[in-house]
Amino acid sequence: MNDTTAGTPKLSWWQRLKGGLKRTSGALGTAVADLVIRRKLDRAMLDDIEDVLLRADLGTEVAVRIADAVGKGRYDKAISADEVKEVVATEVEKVLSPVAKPLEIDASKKPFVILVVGVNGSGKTTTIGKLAAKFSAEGRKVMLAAGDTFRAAAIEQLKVWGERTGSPVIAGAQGSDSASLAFSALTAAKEQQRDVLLIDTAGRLQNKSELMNELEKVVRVIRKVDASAPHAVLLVLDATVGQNALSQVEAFHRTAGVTGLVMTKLDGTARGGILVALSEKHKLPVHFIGVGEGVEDLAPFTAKDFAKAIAGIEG
Ligand SMILES: Nc1nc2c(ncn2[C@@H]2O[C@H](COP(=O)(O)OP(=O)(O)OP(=O)(O)O)[C@@H](O)[C@H]2O)c(=O)[nH]1
Repeated sequence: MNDTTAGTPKLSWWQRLKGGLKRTSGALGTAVADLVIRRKLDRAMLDDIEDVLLRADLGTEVAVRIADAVGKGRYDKAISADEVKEVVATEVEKVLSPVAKPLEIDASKKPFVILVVGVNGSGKTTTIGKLAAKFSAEGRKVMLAAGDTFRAAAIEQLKVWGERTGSPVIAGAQGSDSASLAFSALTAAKEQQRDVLLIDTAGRLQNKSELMNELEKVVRVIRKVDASAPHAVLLVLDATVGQNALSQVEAFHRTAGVTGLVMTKLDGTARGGILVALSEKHKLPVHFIGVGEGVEDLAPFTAKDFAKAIAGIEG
């Protein structure tokens, strides 16, 4: 997929995902290789494997389960690092398979309203741009709402994405009320028979409770126009934040009723193990992963690929 852009050779999304998760898979691989050298498998080794998995952010439940699965039938036998990696990939895939779900656009909703939430800098605006490009390519008429009225640059950035993807952008001045902007955007999207309305939101206000109050207000106001909206609430998470992602999910889920996740920056120095801990705990659907800043750098989330990348298995 997308191996070239304007003639420049480009890494495939799989290569970038694998590269991004190298910090996790590399640390895991080295630690496991060190552990299994010239030793037979015993409880102490399983405890060490568990520690390695915990350091990779996979979460206690999953780490314990993987260590148990490694131990099954292998006590007092020599074990190879590759065997351990295979078990890691299998167990991680089991956690991720139930949450790897495509984002379904219900065409009977016109527009299908997608509210995009997440902390400052997580990649909301970029993800909206990528989604707008994807939906437009599928033949859907998209509209964007620049609901992050807190940051002037966010409004400008969304306008650029609008131009790039041929999607009209509803925007107000910096500091204007984002709930009334969402109201105007949904009204306009209905009038203009758009298929999808993507609403950007602020990731930072003066403080967290203000941010959450504003989000609640946006949802309330949207419902005045369409009681069934928003039809999807996507939480965008930056893969480099590690454990912090857990509290972000809790806060946004409580406030905005998150329906699905997008994890960005998996091409960087990602700490992708956290997605496994999140999936185990919250079981929220994961729709897409971001593997770069470009318009094409949004890939559907697939459990098997992600599990292999975490475990450091070639694919
Ligand atoms: N490497 C990489 N960078 C990304 C990805 N997604 C977004 N970014 C970059 O992350 C930075 C922040 O992205 P934005 O889309 O502005 O984030 P935001 O959540 O809208 O931030 P605010 O508008 O400040 O709330 C930008 O420099 C993006 O280009 C990704 O998947 N990979």
